[in-house]
Amino acid sequence: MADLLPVTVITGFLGSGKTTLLKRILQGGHGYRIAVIENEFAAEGIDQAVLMRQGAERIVELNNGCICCSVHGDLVRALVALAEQRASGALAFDHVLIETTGMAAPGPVAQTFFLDADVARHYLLDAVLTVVDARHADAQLDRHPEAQEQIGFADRILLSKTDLVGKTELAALRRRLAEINCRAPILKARFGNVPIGDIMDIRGFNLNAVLEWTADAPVGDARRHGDGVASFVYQNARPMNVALIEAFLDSVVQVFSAQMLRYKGILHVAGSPCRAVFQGVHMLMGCELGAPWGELEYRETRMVFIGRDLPQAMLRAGLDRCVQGDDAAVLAAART
Ligand SMILES: Nc1nc2c(ncn2[C@@H]2O[C@H](COP(=O)(O)OP(=O)(O)OP(=O)(O)O)[C@@H](O)[C@H]2O)c(=O)[nH]1
Repeated sequence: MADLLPVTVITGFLGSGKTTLLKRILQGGHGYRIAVIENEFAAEGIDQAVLMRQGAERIVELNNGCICCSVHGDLVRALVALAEQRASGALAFDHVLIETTGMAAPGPVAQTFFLDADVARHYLLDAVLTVVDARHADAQLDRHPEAQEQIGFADRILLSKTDLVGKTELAALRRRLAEINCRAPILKARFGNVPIGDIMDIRGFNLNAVLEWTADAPVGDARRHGDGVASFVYQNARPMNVALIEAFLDSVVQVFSAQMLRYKGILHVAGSPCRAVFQGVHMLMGCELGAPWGELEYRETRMVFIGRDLPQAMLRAGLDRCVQGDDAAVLAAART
């Protein structure tokens, strides 16, 4: 585990400022040695020489399609080849940045790090960073489900072009983004300018990552601007039965996994001195023991669900039935 190489995925709609952010990170002076995988639709690609001059250890371009679909195999091969070159001493890097196309769905890219054994042997998905064009995001979100999913998937939302909008417009956009994804901090990134510590080594997919949501977020309510992708928080102070939760969520993902972008939780498990922590990406779910509760700490289960047209009422009702002592009810619910 300690030897796994962290990978940061930079996503965001067309023209949002992904390459600008990438260049800014490469210029860094932060000590990271970075290999870059660039995915462009067309063969025009980016200026490799410029990025190399700016400090990239290696640039791999995947230009014949989108890594979430048509060139997914190329992504796997590129990652494995980079790891081999590093192992042989031909390359020296300690972090990989992947820039997706503006239309990419981050889900399949993220799943690669859990599902592909060759990739999982070498790499750890650190975080998905989603760049959002503050000037054009509203229109993009209205028209493009891809833009909503990119935000739903984010561990950090980075606002570019804040110099082009007023305070009121920016505040409204922040609220909309927080409704789509109440878990990801929203940071300003004018021309890619964001503190490196806020975006690298976040461990957003780590089971033990701190569970937090933004202050703007409507906790427990997925009010919408008509966005299909939204998030909600589930909280319950009664001790839960973890086996029932697993059985319930297993049954839910059988039907809704395509809609469930990311979900994450800390569970207050009956009789356990420790938190249980779990998270999922579409159909992939993991759960393990977390840190012990403090003696006087308030114990409660908190879960965040982010997805498209989530069956919120059903999820809430099902989870309510997973409290300790309600086995028969929830197993019946899981079967229906
Ligand atoms: N005013 C302003 N312009 C920005 C900012 N960030 C990026 N831009 C500009 O936005 C344009 C698009 O930026 P890119 O970094 O190429 O965007 P991208 O997401 O990589 O674009 P695609 O790969 O085509 O999807 C460029 O002209 C940038 O200079 C910002 O914070 N403010």
